[in-house]
Amino acid sequence: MKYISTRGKMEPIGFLDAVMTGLAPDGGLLLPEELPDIASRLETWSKLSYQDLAFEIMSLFATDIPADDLKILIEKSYSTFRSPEVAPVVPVGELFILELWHGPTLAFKDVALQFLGNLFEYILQKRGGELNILGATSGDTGSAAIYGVRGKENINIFIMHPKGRTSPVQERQMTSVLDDNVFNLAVEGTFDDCQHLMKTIFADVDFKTGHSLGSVNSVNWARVLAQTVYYFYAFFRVQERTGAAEVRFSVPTGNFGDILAGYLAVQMGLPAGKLILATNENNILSRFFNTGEYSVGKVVPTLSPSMDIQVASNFERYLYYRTGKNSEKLAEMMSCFSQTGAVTVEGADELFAAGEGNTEQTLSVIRRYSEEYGYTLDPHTAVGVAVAERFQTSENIPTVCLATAHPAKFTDAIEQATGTAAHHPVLDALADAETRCDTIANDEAAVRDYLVSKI
Ligand SMILES: Cc1ncc(COP(=O)(O)O)c(C=O)c1O
Ligand SMILES: N[C@@H](CCOP(=O)(O)O)C(=O)O
Repeated sequence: MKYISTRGKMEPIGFLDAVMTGLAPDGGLLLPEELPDIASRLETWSKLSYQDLAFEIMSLFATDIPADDLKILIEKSYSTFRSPEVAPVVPVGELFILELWHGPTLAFKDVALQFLGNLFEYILQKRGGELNILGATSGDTGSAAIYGVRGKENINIFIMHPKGRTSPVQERQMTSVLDDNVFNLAVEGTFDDCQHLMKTIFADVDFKTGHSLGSVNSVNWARVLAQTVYYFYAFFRVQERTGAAEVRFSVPTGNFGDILAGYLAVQMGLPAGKLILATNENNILSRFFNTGEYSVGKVVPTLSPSMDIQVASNFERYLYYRTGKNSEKLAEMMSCFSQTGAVTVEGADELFAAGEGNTEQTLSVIRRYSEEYGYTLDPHTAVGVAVAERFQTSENIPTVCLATAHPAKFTDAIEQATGTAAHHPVLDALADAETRCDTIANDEAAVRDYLVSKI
């Protein structure tokens, strides 16, 4: 399998090179040249464990990793999860909740970042050299990436988060990791600023290759690939219980990485009749799927801070497919967006339904699920549930809501909704932990200087 850039100005490369490349040198994002059609294999795969299913799917894409090595990487990556199922599916009320938060940092990001951390280590052991990761986070990618690579040889990780805009627990999870190879930067700005700094620095190809920079964000194709697995896994679990021939997925969305994985899974043959895209008040994506206009607004802080994003990185990958894989047209659209802050696409994509779950709705859903079902939703998941409920039909098609984080990461919101704080022993243990973090201006030169001084 070879990988190309959405912007079309890169020679195709193999999987391992794609993982190390992160952002394409032409500024685009990497995608496989072709997506495999796996519809005919679904029945055979339906009873596989999470790890075995991950192996079957990933081996179609990671064709330059020997099968035995890939199996070991997958086993190792999911051995750190607190649920033997990795991603259990739980019926709650009318919905199915896909719990993606059983990994080390209690967020769905662990599913891909435990794997990516091990993959980086594997590649460096094979090829030699070093890696300096530069990442941007609105809260969860940061700690999952840090836990994925902490203490690993020849890897440094620099994570930028928007100062004061993550939940206090998320911040502590990142800054309490004191390993020598971990650097936390609190940027005076929004997540969009952090992501922009990261992409601008990656776009300087000489600087990027000269300092062996790599990406842990969903810029990295391996992130998206690992996230496709749980859509299939959830479909099989729901099919077992209900006999359904198809399901719908509701996905709380910010950077469009998680739902892009679902979109790609559908292109590969996943029987999902609808992808329900849910945003908080930072609703650029739900507006797009309802109006065709992708126009940037001001980031507002919400109860679901990890989705306080306006410029969704992976939207470019989706637009590539929406333009019929027309790199030239896509590049024009991206340039129009970066110059004017808006771009319009004609026609609708019937696969998607989209809506916004605002603060009041988020709190009310958390309260109701707690009272009626004794189940605590984190505020991001609650946004997905609020929007999913709006699109419930009488057709009897089951809906799977992706539960993207453990509620204890956002205990203030839970307390506001239910009157009781949410806890998890792993997070409680961090309460008085020593922390380390440097504050930095929203300034590309300052970030570059910082990197150079630490590498
Ligand atoms: C808890 C949580 N839910 C949902 C999302 C949104 O996912 P994505 O950015 O892939 O759309 C994020 C951030 O990525 C998150 O951390
Ligand atoms: N919500 C994310 C934002 C970064 O998204 P990514 O999927 O591109 O890493 C976060 O928690 O940091």
